[in-house]
Amino acid sequence: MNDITFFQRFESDILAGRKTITIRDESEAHFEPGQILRVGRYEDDGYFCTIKVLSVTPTLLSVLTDEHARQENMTLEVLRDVINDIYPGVTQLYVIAFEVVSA
Ligand SMILES: CC(=O)Nc1cc[nH]c(=O)n1
Repeated sequence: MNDITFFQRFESDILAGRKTITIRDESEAHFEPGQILRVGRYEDDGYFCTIKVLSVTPTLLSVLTDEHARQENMTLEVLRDVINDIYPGVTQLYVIAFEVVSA
């Protein structure tokens, strides 16, 4: 059983350390620093790594920065589009910083 899922298209960036944050809505704001999470693919729930949560920080769609985009390995414009696609109409978001501990 996995604790969190990512779209399959993000798997290689996560495993390579190019994606070090994930931006989620309220439903996934309960994670806490230090937690160890099994990570699966959203599409098939197949396990692909284990991460350690480093921080969980509330933020707003309107204040996402180039630094958030860099940590997601995408441009800020693409990041805003991705978040709008996944969470249409949602403005309150949470930045979960993580590191891969095993794969
Ligand atoms: C499955 C899913 O919601 N995945 C997400 C959502 C937001 N950011 C992200 O990296 N992955």
